[in-house]
Amino acid sequence: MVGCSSLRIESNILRVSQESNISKLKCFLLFTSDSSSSSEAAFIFIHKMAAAAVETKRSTDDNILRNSKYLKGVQYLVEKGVKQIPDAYIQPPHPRVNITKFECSNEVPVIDLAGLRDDGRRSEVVAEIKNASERWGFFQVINHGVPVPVIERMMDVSRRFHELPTEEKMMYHVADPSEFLSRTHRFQTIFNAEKQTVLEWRDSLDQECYPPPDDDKWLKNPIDYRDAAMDYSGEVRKLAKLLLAFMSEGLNLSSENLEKCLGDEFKQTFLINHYPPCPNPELVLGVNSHSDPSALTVLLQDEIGGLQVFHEGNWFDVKPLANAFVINVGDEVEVLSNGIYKSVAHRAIRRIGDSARISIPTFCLPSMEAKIGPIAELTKTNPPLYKEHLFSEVVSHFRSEYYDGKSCLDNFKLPTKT
Ligand SMILES: O=C(O)CCC(=O)C(=O)O
Ligand SMILES: [Fe+2]
Repeated sequence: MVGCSSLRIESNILRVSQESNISKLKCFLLFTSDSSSSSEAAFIFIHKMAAAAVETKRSTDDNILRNSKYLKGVQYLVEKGVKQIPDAYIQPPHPRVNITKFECSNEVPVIDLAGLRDDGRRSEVVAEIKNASERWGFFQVINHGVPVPVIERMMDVSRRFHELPTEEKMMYHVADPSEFLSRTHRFQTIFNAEKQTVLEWRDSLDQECYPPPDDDKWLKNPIDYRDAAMDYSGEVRKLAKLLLAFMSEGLNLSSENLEKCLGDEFKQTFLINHYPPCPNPELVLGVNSHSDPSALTVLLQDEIGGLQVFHEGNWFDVKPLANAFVINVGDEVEVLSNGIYKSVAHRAIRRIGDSARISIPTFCLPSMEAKIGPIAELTKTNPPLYKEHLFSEVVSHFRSEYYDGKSCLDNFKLPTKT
């Protein structure tokens, strides 16, 4: 029976791909993927054929991508009433979400920061953070001290920014990557138009917030954006400092050690990611698998969900918890800790029926001239795993490549003796 059904599928696929009609192939693919009777072999075969056909189409579409008819972003497509996503957004089968597999889980550690004045509680929290940073590279914090009204106001201005007319958001769009660093904020719809072969189903606002830009260098609309973002960033900074201190203590270092390694005063930027509803969520990724090139990331997400973390060979959902922050170890803390704390791959998916989602990751970054390498105390018993580098080198790698699945950290790994 299996052979029979795969033969039937094969001849249909060939017919459809001969016609070179990708839309029909996609519909067929969707239909067959949902069918519980399709064998796994046939399923893989279909995916391979579909990928090959989409790949061929894509290479002819390359110029379209470069000329970027998609520059206005995905919210624009949604407002235009797109019924089926353009091929440029279709992920090849391998990183796509397997809708037949249940990926939900509560297991990403949740750490309660309440009662820290009590010494016993502090050492408990340090141990929990150390454990989560070693095993998962991710955890959530609750009772973190950031006032709820500050969080709510930030979410509110963020939504209102992405609801602005496309023409207005496009005023903040910067096409030339060499200009990125000189801008305090940018509307971003394609991460890397040169290197990226598949687009992500998200629009973002990229905002520098520490050192704080001059008053005239902020968005004027929403009118309360600057105040909300400044308050929010100040609170997140306090939390990030506390977490860096705990992470430092978890490595048996002084509380200030990790933060000091980031330079005089660590830099801070945030993204306001907006993932509109998607007509074919199973074919896209909101954000491709990546690790953050930051020291530490502090992320706020709304109630929709979609963030997933790669852990022990599987993707796990980071379940939205009201007013919690999701914390992840960035690449540079992995280097400083000589690989004890892990900077882990994560991605954002979309699910059927999802409404628009907002996430706001704040990236705590070393200063450009900070020299980042394994901390000396941590290389006494284990040899250094990474070479020392300037943070500016990380920035140029990250900007010039597109790291889907691979890590920017690979550039700095030292060969290990076997
Ligand atoms: O939206 C999310 O939950 C993840 C976003 C993310 O990982 C990023 O922007 O670096
Ligand atoms: Fe990330």
